[in-house]
Amino acid sequence: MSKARDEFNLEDLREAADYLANRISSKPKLLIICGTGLGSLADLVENPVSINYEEIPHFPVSTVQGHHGRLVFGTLSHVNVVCMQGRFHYFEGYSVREITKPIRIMKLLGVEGLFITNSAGGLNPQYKVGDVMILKDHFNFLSFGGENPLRGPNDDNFGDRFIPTNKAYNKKLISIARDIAKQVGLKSNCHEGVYAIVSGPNYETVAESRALLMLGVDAVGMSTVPEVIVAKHCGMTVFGFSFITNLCITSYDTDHEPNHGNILDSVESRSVQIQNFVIKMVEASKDLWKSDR
Ligand SMILES: O=P(O)(O)O[C@@H]1C[C@H](O)[C@@H](CO)O1
Ligand code: HPA
Repeated sequence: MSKARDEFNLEDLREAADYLANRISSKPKLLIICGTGLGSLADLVENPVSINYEEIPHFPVSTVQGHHGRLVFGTLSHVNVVCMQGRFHYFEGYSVREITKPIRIMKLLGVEGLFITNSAGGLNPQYKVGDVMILKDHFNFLSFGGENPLRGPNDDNFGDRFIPTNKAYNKKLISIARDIAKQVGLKSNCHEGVYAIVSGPNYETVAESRALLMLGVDAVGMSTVPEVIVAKHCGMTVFGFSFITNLCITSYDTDHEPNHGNILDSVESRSVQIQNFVIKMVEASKDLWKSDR
């Protein structure tokens, strides 16, 4: 009988990590997950080695338009990095455990830091399409329904059973990002806020958007939080940002409806600034990723 996709064990993860280790010359320290439309971040990688997800044992495959489905290993600002060009979402049918499998594989490969990006709908009335929101916190609506990637027997090889998440997003990196946003011309378009994950794939109703806003959510999307939880579980340092691709609809008096095509177009308009932002973030934080801890 074939295994369910989220039935995997440490040996499977090691097999994937060993496969990758044999295909690359230097192991990465920093994992960059490219959100929808942000895959061009991987074009920045120098001396790239690309490996399609299909080639990697036990690795899931991406099914969403705007997500390529490959790892790109190489250097950025002299730091050994790996970009995930394409991530996995709950709405694709993956469990949160399966979504976060790559994080554990990367941990076994020696990764210590995670830069995570996504596209999201803006709720905070001050946000505009094309803005960037640095994540200072998140709201895990999936885990309110019991869907947490750490559910089940704890794997002590990665981390403790009970972990704090009130400091999930590294404060030093947030402070660096504030300055870098100014340097790359994003000052008036850069915010710090709370990201919430919902399951998708439908965009929110008016009532849902209004409720999220009342709960203190600044931007809403369909990803990121499971990966961040598992990254924290296995001791990684995390920095994240959202690209605001659309504004959530909080009024019944509009004909406007969000759609995935517009979302991809809006990312395109800022791709150079976002690329500069990421390059400078890696450069400014490189001492964190150079050690052999
Ligand atoms: O991978 P991210 O979170 O950037 O993707 C979001 C969720 C959906 O794939 C898509 C919705 O338009 O953007
Ligand atoms: O408005 C949105 N809602 C949920 N997820 C999203 N991802 C991009 N935009 C949105």
